[in-house]
Amino acid sequence: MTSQTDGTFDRTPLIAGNWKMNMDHVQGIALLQKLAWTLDDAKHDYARAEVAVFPPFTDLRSVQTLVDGDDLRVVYGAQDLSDQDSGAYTGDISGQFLAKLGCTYVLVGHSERRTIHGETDALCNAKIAAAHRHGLVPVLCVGEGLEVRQAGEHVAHTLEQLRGSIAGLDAQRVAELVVAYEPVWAIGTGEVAGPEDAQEMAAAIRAELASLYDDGTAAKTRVLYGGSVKSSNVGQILQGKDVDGALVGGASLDAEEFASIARFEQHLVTD
Ligand SMILES: O=C(CO)COP(=O)(O)O
Repeated sequence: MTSQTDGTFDRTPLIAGNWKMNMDHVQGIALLQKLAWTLDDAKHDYARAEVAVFPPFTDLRSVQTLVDGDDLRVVYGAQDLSDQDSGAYTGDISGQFLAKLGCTYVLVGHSERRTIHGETDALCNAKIAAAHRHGLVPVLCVGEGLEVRQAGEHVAHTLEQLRGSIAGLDAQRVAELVVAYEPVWAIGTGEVAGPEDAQEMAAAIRAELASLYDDGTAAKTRVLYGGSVKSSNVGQILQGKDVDGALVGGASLDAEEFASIARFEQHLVTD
């Protein structure tokens, strides 16, 4: 759902919490339980906004047990996966293991993977293929750094990352793909790209997909915005008609705040 100014959506919004390297499995379970209770108390309608968390790998088995045991509606995914399926890849995690742990989604190419670990578009492309081999839906992260933004090349840069990462994907895969636009300069800094910036890039991503595939395919792909999203700004950000949700870092570590973001409809400013 695209959020639109009348509060209706074409695509089901996705509110995703990336815990990054925070929360051991004991802390993670407490956070998820509190999140689920808070959403239950608010009678959250998951058909109107899907809620997902991305805990560290070491939390996933506990998350699976809690979600299955308590029949939670929150879905979950991993923060990364290997482009390989098995073998001598010390420290890497196969998509096969993630599927076995009940993951729905997997992040691919988060800016922290790209900058700290030097991940390239070609590697992201291989990771997306690995996710698909194991029935996981990739959440492909793209976005520019400050210098690129200041040079006014943010759209070209981000679309190049997009094209490189999805090369060879068929239309059905693109339709189910989630793309998260995260300008690096807005991550963890308190700097938020304006709602117009988020909409500008989401529309550019959708137009690029429409040129590579067709309008019907591009109309299905969900495009999220990430970077210092909070309950106080989510309403404005999701106002953009091509913005279909948020990828939230720091604010997803507080159950009440993240639940409030997931219930973004109460923050929408409708015409
Ligand atoms: O990187 C992010 C989510 O993946 C954004 O992080 P913050 O919300 O902490 O800025």
